[in-house]
Amino acid sequence: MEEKIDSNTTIHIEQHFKIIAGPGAGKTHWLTNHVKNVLQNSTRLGRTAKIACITYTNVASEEIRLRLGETVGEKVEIGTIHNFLYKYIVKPYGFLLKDEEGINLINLEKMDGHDEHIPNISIIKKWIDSELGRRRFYLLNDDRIERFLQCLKNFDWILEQDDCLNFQLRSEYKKTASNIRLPKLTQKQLLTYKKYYWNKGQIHHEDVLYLAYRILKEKPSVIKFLSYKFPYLFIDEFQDTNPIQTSIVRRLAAEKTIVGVIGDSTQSIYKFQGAKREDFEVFELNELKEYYMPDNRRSTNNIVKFLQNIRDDELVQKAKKNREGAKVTVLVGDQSKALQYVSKIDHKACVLARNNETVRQLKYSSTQELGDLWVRSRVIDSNFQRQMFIYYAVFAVELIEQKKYEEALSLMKKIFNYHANGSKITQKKKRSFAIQTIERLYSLRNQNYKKTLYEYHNVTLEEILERFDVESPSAKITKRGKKFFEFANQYTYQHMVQSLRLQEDESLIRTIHKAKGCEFNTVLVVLEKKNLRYLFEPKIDSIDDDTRILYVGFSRAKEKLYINIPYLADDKHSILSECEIIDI
Ligand SMILES: Nc1ncnc2c1ncn2[C@@H]1O[C@H](COP(=O)(O)OP(=O)(O)OP(=O)(O)O)[C@@H](O)[C@H]1O
Repeated sequence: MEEKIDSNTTIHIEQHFKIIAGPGAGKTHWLTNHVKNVLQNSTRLGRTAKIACITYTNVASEEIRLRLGETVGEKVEIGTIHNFLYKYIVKPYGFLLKDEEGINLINLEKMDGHDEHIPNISIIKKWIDSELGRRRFYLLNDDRIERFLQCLKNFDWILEQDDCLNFQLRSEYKKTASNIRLPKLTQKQLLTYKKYYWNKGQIHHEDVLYLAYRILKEKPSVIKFLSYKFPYLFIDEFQDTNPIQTSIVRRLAAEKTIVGVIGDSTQSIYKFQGAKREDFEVFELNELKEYYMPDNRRSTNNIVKFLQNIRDDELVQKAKKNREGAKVTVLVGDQSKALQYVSKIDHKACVLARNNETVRQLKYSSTQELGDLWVRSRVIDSNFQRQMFIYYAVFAVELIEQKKYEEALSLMKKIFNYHANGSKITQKKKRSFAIQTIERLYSLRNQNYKKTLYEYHNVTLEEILERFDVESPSAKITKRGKKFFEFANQYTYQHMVQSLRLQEDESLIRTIHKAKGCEFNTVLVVLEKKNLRYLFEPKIDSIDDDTRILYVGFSRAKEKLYINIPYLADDKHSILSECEIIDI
């Protein structure tokens, strides 16, 4: 039987728990208090033991770190599951994984963090040549290459019934695969593709779960060390857990770790990445205690009532603020007009849409072509090192602007590998070179804005590197690579920054997925025609995430919620009966 609590309730700290609570219930608030409670009262946090506090995004980690304040110290590890598994399993125990010939699966000397999967054209060429046969080079034709790269990036690791991990192409890319006549790739071929990267010490984001899982499966004693190190493991947003993560969590709970999971299955929106909300719904552990939080502390009565009409399960939310607030407003008409309408009312309004494409249109209708500039530059320029070099240099400086110093340094460090005499650069030196480079580039930021990429790369970066005794990590851009030469002269540093911003998640116009866990006074949710049926006939428990995605979007609003729809048919008024409807 679930016990009712609110976001200030303290619970017993030595028992597994599961908390079910709707949007704005105060889950994050509660989790922060619970961590403080454990820090104060636990007798199991000796000198080296810590609390692991896992969130879904880096933004959420920052939020919790901020809320915990000074108390965090050395005793709490806050981060995403990928960061946690990388730091405590893959990095220290990666040496245990061997290939069929007994050679290390990962090049540990070169391994330095985990990154987004950016397909490397020269690796792909080698891989196609050896695994698929030369005649498959048609996949690299100009008009296919981008779609081919998209497919490669969208293979996920899936945990099968027999406890094996296999690759699976995300369902929304199946059509793309068939359009480019992607040959059926075997598990072995895909694994070989990954090994090329691992050999260079490059670990992709999605590989972290795979590698951690394999380490634990092949060397079960590692779980004992981990459990000893982390007597407490708390995971927020557990409705978007995936089976690999769930399995690792269960193993820890079977040792000495007290596990607490928090979530709301009506906010599960990551099925496309392999999330399984049923894992949260049926999650059970020995003597696990279940709780629920019925309040919504975020939104006004009108918004909570509107949300409740979409959510038809047994959790009935009550608005804790108990303030009527403005009616939910439906703006019928053009997207850009809706944007203008809401911006006039609140210039800090957050604008949310389901698809990247709509976000892109809303953001930069005039500079839309910039959105995929980075992808295009990678396709045109086969020199991967150079691509990464430019990318890291631009990105690191932008991160400094956002005060994300450590992230900036870790990117910049990647460009320093060898001294001019061929010897490896030590970690300490890398850090020192990276700091000096960032300082210099940051001071030149305004000047660099108008420079073409050609000038930025060949002159500015070279000049900076000359100050150190290092091997230049990147070949100069020359006329020989005609296409990239033209590209680098056409686009400026500023274009690349704008393109980066489009990918950024902190702007006020973003996808609903990127707003998870956040809240704003005013929210405008822009619905495309194809989303309308999930508004008019919501199916919160469907296997597909569509209704839940809209629900997450709507529930980010504290004070005012606007919904933009392109048109409104006469027979579709029922769910909107309490809303104000305005033709714009
Ligand atoms: N006990 C409390 N006292 C004051 N404010 C609170 C309390 N609990 C929560 N809040 C406030 O209510 C709002 C929602 O809380 P929080 O972000 O923790 O909710 P959540 O359950 O994590 O939401 P979601 O699942 O929608 O992301 C926040 O503004 C938070 O500061």
